[in-house]
Amino acid sequence: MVSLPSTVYNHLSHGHMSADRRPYSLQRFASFPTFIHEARIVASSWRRCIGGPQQRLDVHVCSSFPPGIGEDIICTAAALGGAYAWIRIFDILGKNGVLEQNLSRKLIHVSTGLLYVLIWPFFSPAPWSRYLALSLPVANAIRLAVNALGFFEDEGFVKSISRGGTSGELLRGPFYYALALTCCTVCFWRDSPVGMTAIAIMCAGDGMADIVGRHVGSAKLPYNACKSWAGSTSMFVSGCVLSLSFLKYFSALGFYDVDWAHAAWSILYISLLATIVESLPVNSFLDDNISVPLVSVVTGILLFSNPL
Ligand SMILES: Nc1ccn([C@@H]2O[C@H](COP(=O)(O)OP(=O)(O)OP(=O)(O)O)[C@@H](O)[C@H]2O)c(=O)n1
Ligand SMILES: C/C(=C\CO)CCC[C@H](C)CCC[C@H](C)CCCC(C)C
Repeated sequence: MVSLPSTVYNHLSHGHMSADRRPYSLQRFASFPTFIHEARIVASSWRRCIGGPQQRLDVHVCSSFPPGIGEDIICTAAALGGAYAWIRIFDILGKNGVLEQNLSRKLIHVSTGLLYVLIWPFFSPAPWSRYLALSLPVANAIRLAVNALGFFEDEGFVKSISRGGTSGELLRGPFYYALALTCCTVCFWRDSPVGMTAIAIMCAGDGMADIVGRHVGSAKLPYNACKSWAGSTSMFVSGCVLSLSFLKYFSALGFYDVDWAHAAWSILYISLLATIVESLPVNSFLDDNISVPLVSVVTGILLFSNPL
């Protein structure tokens, strides 16, 4: 786990919240917006349905201990099922001709990482929750490998994820994508903005560059005829917007405090650098799903832990 001296943000350890007398599991939800509050209530009632008798939930809510591993396992299982269903929806849309294959692949690229980070707050504060959460990208990496190596072939899955419809491709871009999510979860989880910023730029930034660039990217970059001003501009803007939204989401939930002026400048720099790296003509030997998160993490570590 990478621990950073923090000036741009302060990680709120649970010890800092001791003035709050509410149950431990609810303290970090001190001032979050109504929609998140409602999501939490929905999640609680859902857990109540699946997790057994009402009494079991009451024990967790009234206890001053972190919620049990059972709740985290249910959360993980629901997310694994959700991830499977999400990709299946794109498969069905592709089969029915509603979505063109490349657009479907890029929408999966944008949405799965985004949804993955959005569900992090549903995991408990227990130390094991990060490892249960990372079972999502790991399970999907295994699914990619199993398909790519020919042990099992899920044609719909291969078609919705790959560029040209061949299973061998799964071990490149999509596999690196799952690997990047895994590394950001292990190293940063929700305790620091570094990992989630890298995920935001890889998912929204790189994904939108392709979607916008392919449709309106006629003006090409002077040093790379495959990339366009429109693609790179949308990568920069969507990377900034999603990173700031993640920071707002996690700070509203009390995971850390943010100095917004520093954070905004840091995100502008990180997003700009990642956009420049993505635009370089190095695609043939360096995949964007490696270079973009890597440069975002390195810059994030430097900027989020030092005043600008
Ligand atoms: N800055 C960018 C990035 C991408 N594109 C557009 O998106 C297409 C795909 O770009 P990219 O994702 O880099 O290509 P691949 O590496 O082939 O695809 P992927 O990484 O998704 O496998 C480019 O041909 C281009 O039309 C663009 O205009 N400007
Ligand atoms: C097409 C992709 C990359 C190419 O640039 C994206 C591949 C996506 C992975 C196979 C699936 C990743 C799933 C997430 C780890 C979990 C999402 C959970 C959420 C609840 C939907």
